[in-house]
Amino acid sequence: MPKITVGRDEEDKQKYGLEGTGKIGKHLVGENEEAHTANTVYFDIARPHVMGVFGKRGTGKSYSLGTIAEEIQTSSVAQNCSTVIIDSMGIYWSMKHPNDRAASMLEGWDEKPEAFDVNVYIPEGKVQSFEQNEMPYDDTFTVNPGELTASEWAMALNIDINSETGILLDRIISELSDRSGVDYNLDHIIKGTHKFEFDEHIKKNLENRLRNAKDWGIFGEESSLGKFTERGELSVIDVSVFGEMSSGWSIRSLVVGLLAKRILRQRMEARRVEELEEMEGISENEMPIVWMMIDEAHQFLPAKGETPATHPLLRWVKIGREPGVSLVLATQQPAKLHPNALSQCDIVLSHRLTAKQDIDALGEIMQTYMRHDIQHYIDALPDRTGTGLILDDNSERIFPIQMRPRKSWHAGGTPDAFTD
Ligand SMILES: Nc1ncnc2c1ncn2[C@@H]1O[C@H](COP(=O)(O)OP(=O)(O)OP(=O)(O)O)[C@@H](O)[C@H]1O
Repeated sequence: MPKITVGRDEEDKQKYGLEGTGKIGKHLVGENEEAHTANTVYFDIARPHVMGVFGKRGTGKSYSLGTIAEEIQTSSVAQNCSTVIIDSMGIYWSMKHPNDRAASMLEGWDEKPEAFDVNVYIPEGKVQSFEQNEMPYDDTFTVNPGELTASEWAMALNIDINSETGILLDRIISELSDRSGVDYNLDHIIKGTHKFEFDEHIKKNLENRLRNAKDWGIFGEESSLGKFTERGELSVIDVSVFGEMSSGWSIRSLVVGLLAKRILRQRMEARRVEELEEMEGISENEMPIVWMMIDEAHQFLPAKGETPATHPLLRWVKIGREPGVSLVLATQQPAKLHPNALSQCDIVLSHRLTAKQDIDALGEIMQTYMRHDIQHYIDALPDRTGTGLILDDNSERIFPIQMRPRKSWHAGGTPDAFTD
């Protein structure tokens, strides 16, 4: 049977065949309940991509993110990749367990339930909360306050950078970074509020906000974000603990923004060395290609407004190909995702969507080569869990597919009120 590989150009298909690909699902042939599974659909893992994973509530986005991560981990290029999942719901720790309940389903795919070697990281200051609630984790992370710009602080603290409070903040950060580079902590910033001539209530306002930021539990003397880019590793950054806080999404965005900046910088430096080595005939990855997967992506990279993750993620989207970073953005509402990210997706996996603005947003991505209205493709999908459409910019084709079942346990399942 001819192989379907999305996200890979003809040259790589000829040269590498299925090496460095993952099995994402099976092609669905026929419409609605008549549809049956045919050829396996593979996706390219070896090159950088921007991938969109869409679908309304409960259609399988988080499940599919897990499947994609599993495929990266088991691919022939796994040792040259590093995967980071930003886990806003606290559900990916369960990948450590095999998906025994899907054993018979997996048999039909020549697969078996499998546990994955996942490292779950939580904010250092939230250890107590995780332990009290018996939530599993492996290690902690911190970020260095000195790596944040004044405007990132302003976004995270919900301050208008042009307001009096914003101006005070800007002065403090400029003074500290002129004096100490990135080597200063949150207490230094708090002390700085008293160093400048501003109204007392402005100073107090900023001081209170900064003191609240201490409770976020993410700041340390040094950033430990570098440890997420180890070869062959699957890291889960559990930021679910900020769920109840009013500034929860700003804090998560701050972590993602800093991480995205750091990884891009590291990869750009590594790429320079790799290029020099390539010139000398040495072909070795200095640092793995990084795949970052983000659920609820519209919260980090919204169509309207800005978060501390907006610029760093847009840089990944715009220039990530050259240094070698891949982004997987999952959202219920593609219309709410930043249009620059949406238009740069070269692979889209879309489960069922119903809201008109979301269907229109999807339709706009690859409208040039669609034979039918996107609605037609969605309507033709069988009403089964795990079905969706793959839009492939490389081959300029659309494939209805059935996603493959998870090998590892999915903790995000829909609960029910039945007693059996
Ligand atoms: N390919 C699949 N095969 C079998 N079951 C699946 C598949 N995809 C999803 N499911 C099941 O469908 C349910 C919903 O999936 P999931 O939690 O991924 O939805 P979601 O789109 O992320 O939802 P939300 O937007 O509410 O977070 C889960 O119970 C999951 O086990």
